[in-house]
Order: sequence, then C-alpha cells, then structure tokens
Amino acid sequence: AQPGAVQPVPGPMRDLVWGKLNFLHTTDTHGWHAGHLQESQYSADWGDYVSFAEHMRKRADDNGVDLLLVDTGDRVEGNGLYDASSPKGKYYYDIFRQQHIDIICTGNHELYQAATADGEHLRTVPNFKDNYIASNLDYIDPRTGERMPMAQRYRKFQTKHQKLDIVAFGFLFDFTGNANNTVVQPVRQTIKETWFQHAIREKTDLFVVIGHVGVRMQEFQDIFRAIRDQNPATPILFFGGHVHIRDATAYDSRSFALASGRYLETIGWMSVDGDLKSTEAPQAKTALRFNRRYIDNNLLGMYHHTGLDSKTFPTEHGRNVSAMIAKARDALDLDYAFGCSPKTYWMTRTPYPGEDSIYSWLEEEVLPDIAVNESRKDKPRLVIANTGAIRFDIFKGAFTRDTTYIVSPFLSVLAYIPDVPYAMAKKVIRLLNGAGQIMGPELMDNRFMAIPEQLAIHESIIHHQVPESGAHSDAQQKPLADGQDRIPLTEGYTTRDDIGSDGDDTIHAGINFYMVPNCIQAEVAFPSSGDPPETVDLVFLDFITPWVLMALRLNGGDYHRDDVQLYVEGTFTELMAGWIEKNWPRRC
Ligand SMILES: O=c1ccn([C@@H]2O[C@H](COP(=O)(O)O)[C@@H](O)[C@H]2O)c(=O)[nH]1
Repeated sequence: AQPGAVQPVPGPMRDLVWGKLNFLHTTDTHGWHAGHLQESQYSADWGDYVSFAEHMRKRADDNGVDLLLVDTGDRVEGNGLYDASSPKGKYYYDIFRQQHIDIICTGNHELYQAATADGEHLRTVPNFKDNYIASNLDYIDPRTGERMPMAQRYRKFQTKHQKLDIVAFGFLFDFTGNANNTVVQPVRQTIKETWFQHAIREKTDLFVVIGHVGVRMQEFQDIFRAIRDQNPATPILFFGGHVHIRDATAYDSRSFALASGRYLETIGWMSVDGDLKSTEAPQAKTALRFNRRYIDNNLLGMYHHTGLDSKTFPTEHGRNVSAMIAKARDALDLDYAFGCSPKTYWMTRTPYPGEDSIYSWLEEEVLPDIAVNESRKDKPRLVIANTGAIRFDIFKGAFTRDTTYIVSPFLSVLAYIPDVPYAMAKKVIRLLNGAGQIMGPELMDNRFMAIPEQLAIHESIIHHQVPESGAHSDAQQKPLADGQDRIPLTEGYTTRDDIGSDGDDTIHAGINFYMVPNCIQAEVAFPSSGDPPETVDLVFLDFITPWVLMALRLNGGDYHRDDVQLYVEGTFTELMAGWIEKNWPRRC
C-alpha cells in the first residue's frame, strides 16, 4: 500500500474456491493504481496486486492448475496518477505494465480523446504484445491515415499445466463517443465477419470472451449466441466491465460471466472445474463447476487468500511497483491541498436533493458561482450538468490535486446557446431526465449522461437493517482470526448476483444506493420576483451537447452545433478546483 494509506480493518471472510482453470480479473481501474488511500477496504495498490498474483501463480504451479489474469479496459481517466501529468499518463503506462496480464482489451475511456487512443496504441498494446486483443476496434495512423486493427482480433493459446486450448476474444461495447482516430465496429456486424466465423470453428477446449461490456448487455448475448450455435457443449467464459458493478450470471449451464466492479476496489476471481479438456469427455455434457468471488482490494484480504502475512507477502517486484507509484505521486504533488472539505458529500449514499448530496452542493453552490461569463453575467441562465461528469464522493478533509481528478477527470467545458426562449429552455431538463432515449440521427440513450452504475441499477437500494456483527448463519463464513467469531462488520459491498449473495470475499454491512437524475440544473441571475425572463442563456457541459440540441429540437427550437459557443474559459475540473480554493479553508 502507499505511504499514508489507511490500514485495512479485519472482517469475516469467505475463501476462494480453486478449480483446474482460475482467473483474476480487474476492470475499470480508471487510474486508481495507487489504491484508495482514504478507504481501508480498498487501500492496496497495483504493487500489492503484483505480489498477490505472484503468490497465486506459485500456488497454481504447485497444484498443477492454471491461473490467468484478465483486464477489461477503462484503465485511464479518473485519478491524479493518470490525469494530473502532462501529458496525461506520463507515469501510468510503466506502472500498469508491471503486472503480467494474459488477456487484455480496450475500454471506451481509452478512446474519448485522440491522444489517449494514440497512447493506447503506441504504449499499452506493445507492452502486452501477444496478449492484447481488439476484436472490434481499429486504429487510424495519424501520419498515413491507414486504418488497422488496434491489436490482433483474437488469440489462441494453451494453458501451462492443464494444457487447455483456449480461443480468446476482446470486445468493446457499441461505443460511439470515440475520437476520430479509432473505429469501433458494432458487435452484431463483427460476429458476421469471416475471421470471427473462422475463429469460432477452431478446435478448442474453451472460449474466453473478455470485453468492456456489461455482462447483461446485448453485445455479450449476441457473442454468446454466435459461439454457442457452433459449439453446443464447449465452455464459454465471459469477463465484462463498463457498468462499474460487481455482477455474475450464466447464459446457460456451460457458460459463466463475471464483472469485477470499478476503481481497483475489486479483484474478481473466477474458477472452473470439471472435464475441461474436450478429449476428456468428447461431446458429453458432464457438469462443470463455476465459482466467483469479489475480492476487496486490501492487504488483509490478500494475506488471507495467500496464507501469508505482512512479512512474507510483499515480493521484490511488488515492492518496487509500490515504490514507483509513490515516486510518481510525489512528482505529481498529488497530496497538494486546494482546500479542506467541511463535510463528506456523497454521490449515491444519500438522497438527492439533500444536504449531503454532492449534486445539491454543485447545483446550489458551485454552478451558480463558476458559470459566469463577464460580458453576460446579468443575463438569466439555466446551467445544466450531467451527473455522470462526477465520478466519486468528496470526503471530509483535504481536497487535494488527486481528489480533483478523482471527482472530475474529464476535459469538459461549459458551453452555451445564447438567448433561448425561456419557455423552450425550461423544458430541456425534463427531457434529459426522462427515461429511455431521445430520438436522434442515432439513438441517444439518456442513461449515458448519468453514472454508469445506473445502467444496471434501476431503483434505490436501501438497507433498512444494518447488521451489527459478523455472526450469522452463512455456511461459507470464516472468521479472520482464530477465536474471533463476532467481528464487527465494516461497510462495503453486499453483492446480490444471479448466483446468490455469497460472492463478496468480505462480509459487509450494506451501503445505501439512491438513484440520481441524469442531469441537474441551477437557475442563475433570475429576477427575484415578477415575470420570468423572456429569454435565457442555456449553459451546459459540452459532453451533453447532442442531447441538449435534440431536446431543444423536440421543443421546436431549430438549434445546431454552430449555435453552441464556449461560455467560460477553462475546464469544468479547473473551475471546480478554483471554487474550492476560493471557498473552503486552505487547511483542515
Ligand atoms: O467526457 C465525459 C466522458 C464521460 N462522461 C460520463 O462517463 C460515463 C461513462 O463512464 P464509464 O466509466 O465509461 O462507464 C458516460 O456515460 C458519462 O456519464 C462524462 O460525463 N464526460
């Protein structure tokens, strides 16, 4: 863990179940490779994961079984370690590559900015040469304009001990927000291509499909159907991401799909046991046993799963990686405090609107103050921000350079359309917050403006009874230390997936999740009494421009991209950090 990271707290644990073939899975790490310095449950860093994987590989070797590591993208954007450097990712590439990953693919965050996609192609793809797969993604060389696959389309290999033949794919969901130096081909088109049709006819023991795709999204269902139609009995394993939740499901009795959360809070575990070699049971459908575990990313858990302790656990390589991270954090001055947050502001742990809601804070305090264009400052305006622009809670205490990017990593700016009839402008927020999609040249799902979790979670989850102790009747529960049969539960994930509610490796007290709207809105410089203004400036984060234009059009406003102008200089992130510097005490 990083210097200054909080110590993990023991909790009742569930063990890992090993099989002939085992996997560790990370996804949507978004630059959190230093771990969560302020949260004990997730305070291990990428170096600790390197040590963990080394011990787990040794155990696999000792027992003659196989262990593979998977990463399903969105490694960037969302933490100072990636975002605070110039250019972005100056330290990240060398840190990330220290983990040996057997199958790796791209997420949408590697593609929003052309420079990020360049970095992916020039650094991460070669760093993971034979293991990087891009089944439906092309890269366009900026010098020649040549379009080429981002990486190999699929990978065929054999495992070390069990000698299992594997055909692996690496997909991205049907993402359309990429910069123009990449091309994402829709999955339903890709699976018709000759190379894919050939690959699913390869003789193999298993198919492994990794993807930056939610495990319940149509893209995975389509891939599953295409493979299964050709291979009635072959096991198919899916590793997904994007939605930022812990999740597992099975598409049929010989398939299994795992999603492993977000922000290096979770290391996913999947194991498969049974007759895996196709020659062991040709054509026979002998039962397979799948297991999954969501490992909280902290040292106590890693000690528990490896049977080691603080002295025996860190490997030389792991220690070196932790040191690399500490050096990078220092060089980036990530602990520099812009101000001291007077309290904790939550994204979804408290209701919106509410006094502890980060969105109410933005709406009531920040947006009115930062959305000011000197030459139009007296003009009434509606200021709209999408809730997905905010990526994490703000904890009471120091608000640092790191926190800035953790909360708001994007390069979005405040844009506006001047002098929109108020009667039309005031209807926009209702359309943006409507369920479903606004019809446009392409279907624009309104949920893409909100936080990714709400792609999977459709109603608030409120834990009315928070258990006080770990003593309950779960057969798999194991006390962490001898004689400790009543360990107080820490707050954390209490995952319920299609397999059951025993997936989390640590038994936690539940955390509430309150749904948030797609967008929030502040009314600024409105007359305090009398008639509403005839016209207003409609100010919004430029990320939601397509939705705003479509909402205006649906209300009879013939507005186009040319009508959208920059409202204030500076990114939203810079404006928010500036607000904090001005309004919160410097020191805690
Ligand atoms: O510039 C941006 C880019 C993204 N967003 C928000 O993020 C989600 C996508 O997040 P994932 O981590 O890929 O799931 C997107 O739907 C937006 O809500 C943004 O606000 N600005």
